[in-house]
Amino acid sequence: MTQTSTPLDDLRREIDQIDDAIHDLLMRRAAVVERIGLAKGADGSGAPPVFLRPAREATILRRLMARHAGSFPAQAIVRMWREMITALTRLQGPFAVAVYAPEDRRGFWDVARDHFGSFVPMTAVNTPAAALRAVSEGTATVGIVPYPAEDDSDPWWRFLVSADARRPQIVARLPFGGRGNGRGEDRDALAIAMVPHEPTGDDRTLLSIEILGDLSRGRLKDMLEACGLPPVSFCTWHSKDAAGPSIHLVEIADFVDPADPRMTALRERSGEIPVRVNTVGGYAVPLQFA
Ligand SMILES: C=C(O[C@@H]1C=C(C(=O)O)C=C[C@H]1O)C(=O)O
Repeated sequence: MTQTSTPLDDLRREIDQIDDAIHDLLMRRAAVVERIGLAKGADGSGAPPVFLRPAREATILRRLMARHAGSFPAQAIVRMWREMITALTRLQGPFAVAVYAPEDRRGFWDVARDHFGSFVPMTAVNTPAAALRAVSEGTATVGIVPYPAEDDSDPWWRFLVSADARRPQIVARLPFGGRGNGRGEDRDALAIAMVPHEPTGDDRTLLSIEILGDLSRGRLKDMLEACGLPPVSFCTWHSKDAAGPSIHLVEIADFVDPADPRMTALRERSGEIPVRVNTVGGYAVPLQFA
């Protein structure tokens, strides 16, 4: 007896062919990423290669979202790519994540898992400082900490204030592709890593401005604007020692490199006030979904 093929069988056969094509392309992509990993390892600098490139990752997803059409949910595409990108970054070298997720506040765990995938080695730590320490000491590639809050009297970000080029920096803001069904915390998180802040065309930069003496936020804002550094938010930490410094963490609505002439202008303009200014990284502005 010959079996007739139904329309359902035909459609499923088509799905099998599509799956094979997708799978072939994924395997091909993995092989190319391995070659990229080798190229990074052979940059001749002698320094241990850093494989993660958050700016490139953001650019890939923005480009795909711009060409996306049809009924496939765009946010699901982002999730799939996020799983793939970290899986392939791990082909290039060790990769681990330390997440600020104490027992009673697990929310950032889901945010980190959505971004770095379900199979990346991930450890929960009880303080943001422990996440930063894990990155500085090399036990984690990425640390996940809360997006800075104004009312934090002991902010983690003051530990990033340093002019040392080999220091952890802010490299991404999470969630990048929307919050989905993640539990808890509706606050955003920042990712910290030993990777330079690179431009994507739509970026924010965080500057640390260390001040000895008096400078009102209003005056600081005027100074920043006059130097072409539009501030979008401020957090301030005052040292307990009255004679100690105050540090402002200022978010700028642009990509700013440590060598940016606007940084020099800011240092010059702040002339009479003893001020130390550094970039502490930044991030590609996350995707917006209607
Ligand atoms: C492949 C690279 O390495 C990593 C993996 C990426 C990917 O899978 O596309 C993108 C950026 C990097 O985090 C790269 O730097 O291009």
